[in-house]
Amino acid sequence: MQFDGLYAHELTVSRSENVLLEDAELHLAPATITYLYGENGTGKTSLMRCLTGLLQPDDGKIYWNKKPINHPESGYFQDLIFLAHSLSMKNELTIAENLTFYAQLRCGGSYNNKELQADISQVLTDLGIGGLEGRMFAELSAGQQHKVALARLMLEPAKIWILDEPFVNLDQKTRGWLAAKTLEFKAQGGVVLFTSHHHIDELPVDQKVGVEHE
Ligand SMILES: Nc1ncnc2c1ncn2[C@@H]1O[C@H](COP(=O)(O)OP(=O)(O)OP(=O)(O)O)[C@@H](O)[C@H]1O
Repeated sequence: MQFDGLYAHELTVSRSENVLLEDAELHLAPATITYLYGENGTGKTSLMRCLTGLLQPDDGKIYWNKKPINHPESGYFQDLIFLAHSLSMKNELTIAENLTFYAQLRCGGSYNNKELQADISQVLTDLGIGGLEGRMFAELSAGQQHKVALARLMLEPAKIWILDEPFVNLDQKTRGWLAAKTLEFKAQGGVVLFTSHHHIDELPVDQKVGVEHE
């Protein structure tokens, strides 16, 4: 297809016989930030699950840099970081172990472990949770857990971030940090899609996409 970045063409998505999207078009161009909004239950998460390959749409195609996302040469799943609402962290691992697991997985194990541990400590310090590397994930507060998930964005190379409510549970300082890092990622050519139930003052967006009930 003719677009760089992520392009969903004639996408139809339904759940429990409710049609959430019908023949929808969505283009997330390189170096852009898209805000996905809509009331509870309208289908934001379902759309994100389609865009991350977790949910098969009823119809339509999704392309990454002109290749279907499932095409072996698209490189999509190597380029993508998806931060789901569930955070996808293991309760029985420490913070450092969780972050090490994801970073090494993405880099095929090639991240120098000493450097990685130093980078993890630096990001956690930047996020105001320095020194908690050895704590079990399950022992953290909701906000601290959320910050650990955000740390992945700084530790793993990627070209597209799909973020489900990334600003929820965050203090003002961390909201500012995340907005600044998102703008830096965009400046490097990154593609960003995020959801939020509230307008985020700190983050200017290039595109707003509403998912609404008819
Ligand atoms: N696993 C599922 N099986 C069946 N129906 C589902 C499933 N997940 C979601 N739905 C239904 O699909 C619709 C859209 O849900 P979805 O989670 O995509 O909405 P959302 O816009 O992300 O909502 P919220 O803002 O509350 O997170 C809802 O009516 C929901 O009940």
